[in-house]
Amino acid sequence: KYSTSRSNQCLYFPAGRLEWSSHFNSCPLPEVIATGKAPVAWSFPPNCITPPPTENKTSPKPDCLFSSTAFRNGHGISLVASTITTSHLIGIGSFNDEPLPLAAQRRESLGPAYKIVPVEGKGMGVVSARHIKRGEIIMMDYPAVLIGTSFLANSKPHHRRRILKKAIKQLPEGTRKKVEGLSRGKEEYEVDAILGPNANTVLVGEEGGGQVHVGLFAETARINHACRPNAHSRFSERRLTMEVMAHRAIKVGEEITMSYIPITTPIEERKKYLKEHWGFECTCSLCRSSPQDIEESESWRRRQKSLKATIQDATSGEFYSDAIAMSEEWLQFADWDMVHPLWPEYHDSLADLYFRNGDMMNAMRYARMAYDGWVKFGSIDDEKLENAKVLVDKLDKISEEKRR
Ligand SMILES: C[S@@+](CC[C@H](N)C(=O)[O-])C[C@H]1O[C@@H](n2cnc3c(N)ncnc32)[C@H](O)[C@@H]1O
Repeated sequence: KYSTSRSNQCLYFPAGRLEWSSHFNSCPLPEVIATGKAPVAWSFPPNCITPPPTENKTSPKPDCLFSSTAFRNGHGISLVASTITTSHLIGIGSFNDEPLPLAAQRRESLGPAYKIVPVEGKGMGVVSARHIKRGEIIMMDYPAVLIGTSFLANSKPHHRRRILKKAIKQLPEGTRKKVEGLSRGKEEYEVDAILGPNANTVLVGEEGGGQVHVGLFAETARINHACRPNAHSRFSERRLTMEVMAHRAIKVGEEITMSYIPITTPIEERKKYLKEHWGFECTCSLCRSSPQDIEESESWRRRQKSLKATIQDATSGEFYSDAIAMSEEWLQFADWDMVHPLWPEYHDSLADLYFRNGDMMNAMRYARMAYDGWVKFGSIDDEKLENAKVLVDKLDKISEEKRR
């Protein structure tokens, strides 16, 4: 799929257990790993750690720290991941800087959509700096640090902390200061206290659609939780970008919030999770509202959850017309305040269901809606748009063949 030059072997030779190998030191700096697409310049020699051999004696894959201070116009990134994941990211062009799509350029020209300010009872938070339209992308953020969970699980605590401290230290000053200024958890060690309440999990890498990685996005990390949020985030592996988009129109000065847990989680479970995993009692507007409001929202969640599960069951059992009827109902009943503004995604799956059910006309109707939706959405990653185009073209071809 892509080629990574083997002439520069620095990437592939682990330095041993957190030791600098003479091999690395002999590498020219900055490290340039030539790929089929574009070079990535590492600003420091990679620092690798080889996990202990596994019981079945398979050779363990080293995890290395790679830092680039040039990434995204000086934002910088420190990646602590396997060499396989790193090569994969280089191969799919994740480190390349490409011009922003037109929709994003237009947004940028409107000026910043948000500012980070103190918010009562929550520390800092993000509020809108101008009127934000429904479905608008409010924030584009890049990982300051991206860490493979295999590294977190397999490295010894002091090795882990040493590498992570170094990962932060190797960031450009502006980003490093943002990271160091994030709110801290109660963890004993500084890196753990920074990562604890601020990191997100994202899927990165090959093998079955990606592996869980922990990403520290210094701006996104300022967004507080709400049980009835007005925004949602979405990560693009290809563009190594976190996009935050509005579920509904947001007034100037209104707080921008996201749900830290799946939206259909019942209230008691939500409270318990937020307390145990995040260490806070939620003070969002829904948690402070009347029992009647809370019950209304809970019944909405119950219905959403059961409808989604039934749609999944019907789809996997190939009862497509049932799945279609329920998906149509789900679309009617899902409101913009509560669901992700990702209508194109739902239109996409409806197009697929109609297609499987042999109803080409409705399949085309939804495929076009999905395509138009992705155009309007204006994500930095046009993968969804490309896929929607492929489906529209395929359906076009089928109906053309039928006409002949
Ligand atoms: C990802 S940070 C959000 C930004 C953080 N408020 C700050 O000052 O940087 C998560 C932390 O914010 C606070 N927080 C987020 N949402 C909250 C809420 N709904 N109610 C109370 N505290 C909240 C908690 O302390 C939580 O551990």
